[in-house]
Amino acid sequence: MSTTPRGRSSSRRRTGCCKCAGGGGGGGKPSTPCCFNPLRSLFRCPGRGRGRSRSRSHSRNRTAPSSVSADIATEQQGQEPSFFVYSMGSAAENKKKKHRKARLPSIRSCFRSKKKERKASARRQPLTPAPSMVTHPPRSPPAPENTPAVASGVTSTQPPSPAFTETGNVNSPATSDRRTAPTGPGKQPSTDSAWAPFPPQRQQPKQQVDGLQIVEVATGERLSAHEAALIEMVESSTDDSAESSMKSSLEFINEQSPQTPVKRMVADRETAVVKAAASREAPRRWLNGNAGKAGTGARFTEPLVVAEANELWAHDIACSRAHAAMLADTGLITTGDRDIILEGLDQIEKQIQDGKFEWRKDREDVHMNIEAALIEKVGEPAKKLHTARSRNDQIVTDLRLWCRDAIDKILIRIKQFQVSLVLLASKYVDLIVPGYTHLQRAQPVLLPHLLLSYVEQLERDAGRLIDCRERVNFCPLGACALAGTGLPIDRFKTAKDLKFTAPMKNSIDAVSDRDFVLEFLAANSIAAIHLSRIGEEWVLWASEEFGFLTPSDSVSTGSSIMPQKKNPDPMELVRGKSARVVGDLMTVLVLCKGLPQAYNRDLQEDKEPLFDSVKAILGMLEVCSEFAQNISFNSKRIQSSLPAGYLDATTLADYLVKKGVPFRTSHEIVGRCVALCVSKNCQLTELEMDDLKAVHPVFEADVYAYLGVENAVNKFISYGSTGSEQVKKQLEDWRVQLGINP
Ligand SMILES: N/C(=N\CCC[C@H](N)C(=O)O)N[C@@H](CC(=O)O)C(=O)O
Repeated sequence: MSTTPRGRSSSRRRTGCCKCAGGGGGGGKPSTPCCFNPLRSLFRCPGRGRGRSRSRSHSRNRTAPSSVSADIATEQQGQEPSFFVYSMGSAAENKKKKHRKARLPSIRSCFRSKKKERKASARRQPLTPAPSMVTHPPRSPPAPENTPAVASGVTSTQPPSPAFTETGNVNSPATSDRRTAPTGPGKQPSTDSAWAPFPPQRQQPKQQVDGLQIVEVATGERLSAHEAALIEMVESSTDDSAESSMKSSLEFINEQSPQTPVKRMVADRETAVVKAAASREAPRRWLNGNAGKAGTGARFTEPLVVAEANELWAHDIACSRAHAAMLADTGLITTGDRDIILEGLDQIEKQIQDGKFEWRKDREDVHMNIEAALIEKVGEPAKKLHTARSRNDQIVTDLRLWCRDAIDKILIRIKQFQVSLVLLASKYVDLIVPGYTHLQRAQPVLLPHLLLSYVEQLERDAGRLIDCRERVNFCPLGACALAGTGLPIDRFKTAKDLKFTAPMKNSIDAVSDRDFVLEFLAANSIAAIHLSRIGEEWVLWASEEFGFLTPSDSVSTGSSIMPQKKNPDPMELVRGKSARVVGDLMTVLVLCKGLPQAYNRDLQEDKEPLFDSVKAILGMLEVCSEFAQNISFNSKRIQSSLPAGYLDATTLADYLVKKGVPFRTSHEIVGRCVALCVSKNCQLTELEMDDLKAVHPVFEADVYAYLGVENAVNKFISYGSTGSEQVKKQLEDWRVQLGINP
């Protein structure tokens, strides 16, 4: 079976069906494509092609003798086959395949087949560059007709591009590099001012418009120049499988919805050709300003500018102040310019505080907004502020400052909750409650002991945040874009002024990593899980079945339909909010996992989960404190429930150990005592001495000092146990530690 360069079988090409898992068309029958969107089916259907080539390579691997015998052995033994064996063919099939030599294709053979393909394609048609890639390669300066007028640095809607001077001339080395054709083996020197990744060869306007039209129509979206270029390139490729799959996707769409504009536009091809050709302007939906102008809606960043600015402006201004001061100290700007900048920053700060600052979406982010506003306010000196600075080091410095503050806020809330718990525990010093394991009654514990267990957990949560804060507190400012600067800046001064421990040592690391965000979110997640567990326990205890605690009306809600109900909503919400805190951590983990070193725009996405996590955890802690201050434990109900479950059985076993009985034996003896109680329907403490002696002669009259939950609790003496002496001591220690006055 021959494979196309994209790894799909030629038979697949003939049918033109998507055979991925989502397609549901097994057995070689034409099926519903899994990818409704032809753009996706063209480029990256998660199931198609890849799945096929995987199963191909699997079947090869699985023909390895050891795997085959494993399969057969499993079948013979009639056991559940392992996951590994499941993906293999039947035993009979495998027997047949056994004769084939199992091996992966060698590197050389890969090259050989590539060579064959190249020969074949040379006979047919050379790979033709997409026209839009020729005229407008990705990352190249836009075509003149699409180039927005370059405004002065003051009013530019984007960071001043290094490609243009204020007079609009192109002078950036990076730009001229891009415009210089790559030279060297196999590379053609460019004669054109716009460098193209492939030398222009032959354009195929008709075919190109077909593909674009199909995709645009099918997705209902206008394609960006880059997407269009990719499609055009595929179209011009000799790999006809791409074309056939696109056509089959189109057929599918036409079959499915004959009344949709898709069909009409496909029929009305000539009109569509004109429309598609006229709509080449890239909407740049990811930029607020340009998206706004194009009228397509700011798809990615619209909500962020203001949200991000609301959180980060104070830190951004603090960084700018420190940076300006350092620039003056090192002689990079004059003290006069510094003072003008600082004055301008004061005014902006006031404006923001008064709610009079306009956050402009077309200025992309908080840094550009503040800098552009500063330039508008104070003019030329403000243009010097970005000396030896980049948004890459700015944003991460802002974020580190933000995290530092956020950690401090969370630490305060943790302490508040701890205080609430200790005060609650102090109200019920002697209240014994059933202790549970597996949610089954286990041993009696003092309620303060249980409440202090939450306090301990919270203390570790705080400790994790404090540890994290230590690592957060290093200053990236001055790392610039990634490489530092050739200007004589003083990073130690800015670090000190911003109360960081020290500047970060490696400029690439400084702008690259968000491990401090991850660590922070991980610490938050653990805290959130703790709070969620408390939430679960209190919700359970508030139920009729337990009836151990009653929340006051102020922290309960009613039901819209059941008049009698009193719901412990706040703690349910705490339990629920923990999901988003953990989700926020997952988001940033996955966000970071594929990033090459230094700044990547993906990192803009770290803010929403970071802010969300902090907002959630602060809210959860606040709600927990409030709930703790507004609940009462139902002592009578709890006490009346204590006889159930033989909570003193383990204490009785300890009594026997004290009498010299090995623990395993005492365990068995107490088991027989409990069985006796069950048969007599009584408590251990209600057994007569004769009953006990009948079970084992070792029992003496002093046994009754161990029976009953009060006695049992008092017998606990180990460090950290639920014994009242221990608990009272711990409670006192916590009161001192948290500064709670007697
Ligand atoms: N675009 C950019 N950084 C944006 C960082 C701020 C962004 N709003 C964020 O939140 O991450 N990096 C440019 C440099 C710059 O604009 O300063 C680059 O490395 O090419």
